[in-house]
Amino acid sequence: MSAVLQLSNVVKTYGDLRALDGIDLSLPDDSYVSLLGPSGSGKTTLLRVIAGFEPPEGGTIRFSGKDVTNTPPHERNIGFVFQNFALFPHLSVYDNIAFGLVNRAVDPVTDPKLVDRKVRDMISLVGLTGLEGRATTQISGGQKQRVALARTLVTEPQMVLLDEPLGALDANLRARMRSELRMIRERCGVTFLHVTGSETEALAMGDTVLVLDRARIAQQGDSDTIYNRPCSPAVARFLNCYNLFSGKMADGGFATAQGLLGFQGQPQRAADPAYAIRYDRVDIRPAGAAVTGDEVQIEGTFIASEYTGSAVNAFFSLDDGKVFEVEAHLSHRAPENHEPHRRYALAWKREDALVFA
Ligand SMILES: Nc1ncnc2c1ncn2[C@@H]1O[C@H](COP(=O)(O)OP(=O)(O)OP(=O)(O)O)[C@@H](O)[C@H]1O
Repeated sequence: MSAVLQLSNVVKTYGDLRALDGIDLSLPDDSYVSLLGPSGSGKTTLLRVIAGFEPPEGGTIRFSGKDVTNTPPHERNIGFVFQNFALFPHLSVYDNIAFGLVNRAVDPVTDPKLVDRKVRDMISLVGLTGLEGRATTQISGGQKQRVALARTLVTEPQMVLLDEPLGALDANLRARMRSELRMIRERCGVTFLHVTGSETEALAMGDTVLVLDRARIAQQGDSDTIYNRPCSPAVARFLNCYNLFSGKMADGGFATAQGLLGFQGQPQRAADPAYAIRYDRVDIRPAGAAVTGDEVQIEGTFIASEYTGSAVNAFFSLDDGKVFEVEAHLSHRAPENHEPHRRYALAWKREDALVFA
């Protein structure tokens, strides 16, 4: 697949702060890319630099093979969808969508018939047929999201940047709009770069997931790779599905406050050593239960559990006060009741552990 966007060593500073610290990335054409990162990691800054709203202090940005580092935003042919939608409240759905087409700086469409055809095609593509005449103050959050997207897509950008596009929607609608956005993107065939602070959203939506950590790209890969093989403790922590133990490599395992924890294979290289085990790889057993040679076992005191519909998340307190989480998928096993304040054995297979050293 060819690359639509390539950044090499892009640096953006605000005073003494490096908001982007040498970003290298290459995004495939015709794909959905999620950009995930903790608050303040530089996600919005990266979008703004790609769009051309902020000039970088260093590095180059190539778009469709062309150097656009110093090209003004309206000449880049990159669309931007803002979190708050930024619709014109005094214009109808139809006129909001037509606005960008008629008023764009480069190559505005002036033939009313052509405008009408393009706007109506777009209204149908995003599923707004019937609402053309409504004011944007008289439609729902999900419909506003579609108007914002349609207004960008109608200008036929080669790529669309979306800054937390689902952030203003309630949880139910957000889940529904995930698949809608993916479908709309597939129909128009351009690359979407979607910023989110939610790991579940990033993994569910992205063909490619980029993880930004402290102004740098920490990892780029498909969802499966990011989820199952995070390349650093920081990425694993941010995915919110791994228990992490700090410690160091020792004879026969990884030494932690919980004792020596076994693992298989070679550790991954990382600046901050850690041992990671996924929440859903752990088995809860009675305290003192027997372990096999290929398992690791520690003990903890049950605190509480949380029912999420498809899974139960159980929380245990370890002897050093650390909270350890176990996720039991209800499609795999029936829900179990655990007794508060009681000790349990927490066991997992050595081969399921990830070690960074
Ligand atoms: N205009 C600005 N002037 C000064 N500092 C800024 C400016 N914009 C962003 N920053 C700083 O740059 C860093 C990255 O900010 P950015 O908004 O890109 O992060 P983010 O990952 O999008 O965060 P969030 O998820 O909270 O929106 C932060 O430390 C922020 O305070």
